[in-house]
Amino acid sequence: MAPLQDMAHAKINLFLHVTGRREDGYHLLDSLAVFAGAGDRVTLSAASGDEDSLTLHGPFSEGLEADDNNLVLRAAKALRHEIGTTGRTLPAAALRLEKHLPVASGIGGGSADAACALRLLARHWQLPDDMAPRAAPTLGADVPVCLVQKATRMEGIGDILTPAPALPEMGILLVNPGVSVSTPSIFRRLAATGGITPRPALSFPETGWPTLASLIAFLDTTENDLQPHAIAQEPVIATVLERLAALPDVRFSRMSGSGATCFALFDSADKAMAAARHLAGQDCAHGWWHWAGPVLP
Ligand SMILES: C[C@](O)(CO)[C@H](O)COP(=O)(O)OP(=O)(O)OC[C@H]1O[C@@H](n2ccc(N)nc2=O)[C@H](O)[C@@H]1O
Ligand SMILES: Nc1ncnc2c1ncn2[C@@H]1O[C@H](COP(=O)(O)OP(=O)(O)OP(=O)(O)O)[C@@H](O)[C@H]1O
Repeated sequence: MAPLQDMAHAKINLFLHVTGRREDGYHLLDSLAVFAGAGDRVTLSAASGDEDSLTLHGPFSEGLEADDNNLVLRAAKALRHEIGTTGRTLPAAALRLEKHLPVASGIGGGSADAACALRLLARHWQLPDDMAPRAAPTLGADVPVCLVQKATRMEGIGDILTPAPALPEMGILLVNPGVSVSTPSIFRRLAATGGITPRPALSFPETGWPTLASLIAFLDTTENDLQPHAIAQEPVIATVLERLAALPDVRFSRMSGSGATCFALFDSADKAMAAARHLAGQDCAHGWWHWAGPVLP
């Protein structure tokens, strides 16, 4: 069998409202998630042994372990478990993860890897369509949306997904200042300050956003509720946001997820790439990770 390959794309929360808190401590969200061309790459080859295995490669593989805690191997285990008794007898998979996205950075890298592994394993084992979506939420709140990997409204704790209305063509620049941020610590900070901002329910336009201006007018009515808490923990995020807002042709900027990656929107991928070159020439951006290109359709 020829190896199977797929991309685990970066997830960006264009806005993120925390609307409530469940008894188990998980927060209820309302968010518009989109995916950028940036991503990790996962490859699956048939293996002869009886254990699934993982090797790590790429610029952000250092600091990650290829052990049972890695979300790629956890995805394989969760999928076998979901399948039931026959899950244990399915042929072993040799998985290869090429890590290009910074770890613990608010763009769902680990979740995207897990979702990508689920998609590949479902193909490898020729599973029915419902099997990977059943395993996804057991691996993390962001894994279901990363399985879909298309612009989506996320509600519930990230488990209620609705396809987003049509989005305009746009370019995106992602910038991470090289600090990792733990998602639980940011939710804990939010909870400690009382957390929930009361707001009227948000309605998305049924016909979508025909232009970037109309999408930005909508985003201007929203926030990322985790952003102030992430800045309080890592003040450099505020510096990133200041730099993004000052870039040529920038139309909108904000932090994604629980941080520290921030994004800026542009009329086109070319303008995003030109702004990335401009930013890379600044002293403050030394050591910052960035990626610029298209938002996936
Ligand atoms: C912030 C987001 O990235 C927005 O898309 C996600 O909500 C986080 O998704 P994730 O990293 O896959 O999160 P998980 O690994 O499931 O959860 C990590 C921790 O974050 C907190 N958490 C996560 C999701 C959620 N809806 N409410 C929470 O309170 C919980 O303390 C949880 O223990
Ligand atoms: N394949 C993986 N890639 C990245 N992190 C992984 C992976 N497997 C396990 N982890 C662990 O998961 C944690 C979260 O990493 P991840 O990169 O998904 O965070 P994130 O970008 O903040 O995600 P989110 O936007 O979903 O909150 C890290 O602390 C890391 O040690």
